Amino acid sequence: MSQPAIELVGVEKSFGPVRANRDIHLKVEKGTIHGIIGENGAGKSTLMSILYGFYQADSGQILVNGREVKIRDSQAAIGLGIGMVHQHFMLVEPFTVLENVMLGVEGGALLGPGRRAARAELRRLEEEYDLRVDPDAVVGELPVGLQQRVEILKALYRGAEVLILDEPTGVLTPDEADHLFRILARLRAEGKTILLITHKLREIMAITDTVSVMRQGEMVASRRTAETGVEELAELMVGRRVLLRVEKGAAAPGAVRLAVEDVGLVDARGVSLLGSVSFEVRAGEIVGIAGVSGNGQSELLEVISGIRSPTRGRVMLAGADATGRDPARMRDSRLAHVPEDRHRAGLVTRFEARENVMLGYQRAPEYGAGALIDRAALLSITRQHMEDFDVRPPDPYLKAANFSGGNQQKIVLAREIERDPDVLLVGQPTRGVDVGAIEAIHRRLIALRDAGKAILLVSVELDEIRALSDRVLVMCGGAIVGEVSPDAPEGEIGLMMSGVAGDAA
Ligand SMILES: Nc1ncnc2c1ncn2[C@@H]1O[C@H](COP(=O)(O)OP(=O)(O)OP(=O)(O)O)[C@@H](O)[C@H]1O
Repeated sequence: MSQPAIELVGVEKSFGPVRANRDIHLKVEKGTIHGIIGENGAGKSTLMSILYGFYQADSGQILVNGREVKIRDSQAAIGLGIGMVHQHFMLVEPFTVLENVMLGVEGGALLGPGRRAARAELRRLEEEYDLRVDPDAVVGELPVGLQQRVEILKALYRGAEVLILDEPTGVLTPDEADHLFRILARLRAEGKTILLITHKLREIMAITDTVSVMRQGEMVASRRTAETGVEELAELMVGRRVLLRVEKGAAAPGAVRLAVEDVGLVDARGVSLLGSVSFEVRAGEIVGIAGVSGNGQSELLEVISGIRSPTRGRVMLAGADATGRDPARMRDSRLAHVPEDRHRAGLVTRFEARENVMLGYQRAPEYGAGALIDRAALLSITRQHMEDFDVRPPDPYLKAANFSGGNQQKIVLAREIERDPDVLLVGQPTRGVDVGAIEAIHRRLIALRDAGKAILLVSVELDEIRALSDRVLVMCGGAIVGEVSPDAPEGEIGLMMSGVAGDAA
């Protein structure tokens, strides 16, 4: 057998007291797709950052094609043929695709003969790997699926033989994700090696050849994908059996807590984002909104939570008209909101965990309600949240940015859920969250339902919608196109989501 594309021997990395990577041994064979899975905070991103030269290992060896190397920065990684597609893209939005691909290569001269040569090379790569994008399109105007393709092209343009993808499907629609997998299969067929970090075990089963499992900084197992299954992988990740679908009893809906009446939203350019949306959520039920992202779900959450005012219609809370109240007043009316995008709307990443726990609730009586914050109270509440939601590490002073993605999500969820709201809006509650934490979050949402809360759930994960909801509303093109039972076949709901079928357009 040829040398592994990448081999790690005894790699260690600590951040202060946190041992993010402990004595890691890993072999990645050439021309394979190798999955890396593990709980939130297990150390996956840290390990990949070491490979990409973003962090330096404290000790251990890295071998590329059998030769020991030092990867001091990302230029060195690129020089060794290692490319990375980041979770949050590193593209220059006002620039075109071609300019982004050329940027930083050979002095970055964007004009002249170099540009013509680059255009020809870009075209060749697009054709070879079926990665089609208009080279003259402005990157900021492309949908995320295409922006991701630009990131991949950029890595290939730099000669990447090994591509690292960190949770690449988190931001993609199911169609875009399928397309990405076809691209990855094509790259493998052409001899490239791919390292894929994902929380979605279904993706691991569908696309990888080998999968390695990390737990608490260690590499605990490697399996040939064909010889394992989701149950075993989930157990290896978490160290215990995991319920991939939490049991829930029948709902006992009570009074209407949230009513959305004929809500419409037209943006400044006159584009209709929501058209005549009406539904109710009762105490003690979870109503799920299924839909391909970008079909009005985000705008609907923004209107109900008070971030945007509707152009038409009313939002009623417990029978009272709450239309147009700002988010602070909505919170005072016992409505809580877990926003879809924790980076943009849920957290201030440069603030510490404890400051984030208070975000939006600074005026709450438990923090002193006056000009001075009761720091001791804030600290003990933060510690409580961290314990209840198993936030790791349970350090109230750590900046939000330094928690792993899943742990950031737990901090936002804890803040909103522990306020004991009557109505809870939850957007993508388990995006980037590991299977063990998904189980915990799902149990918590069901317990809240059973305690009489009215819950509106928006998720692009159809599995999640079906597992949690008592009723499912399907959104397409800014409208509710039908209501189905959560037990309806996936294909039927999928067709409605794509606008092909539906009963009440
Ligand atoms: N720059 C940093 N400073 C301090 N601690 C850090 C830093 N980066 C990562 N950590 C810590 O190192 C550990 C491993 O984090 P890492 O991001 O590698 O986990 P992960 O497996 O990628 O998690 P997730 O699946 O949630 O993205 C975590 O405890 C995290 O809080």
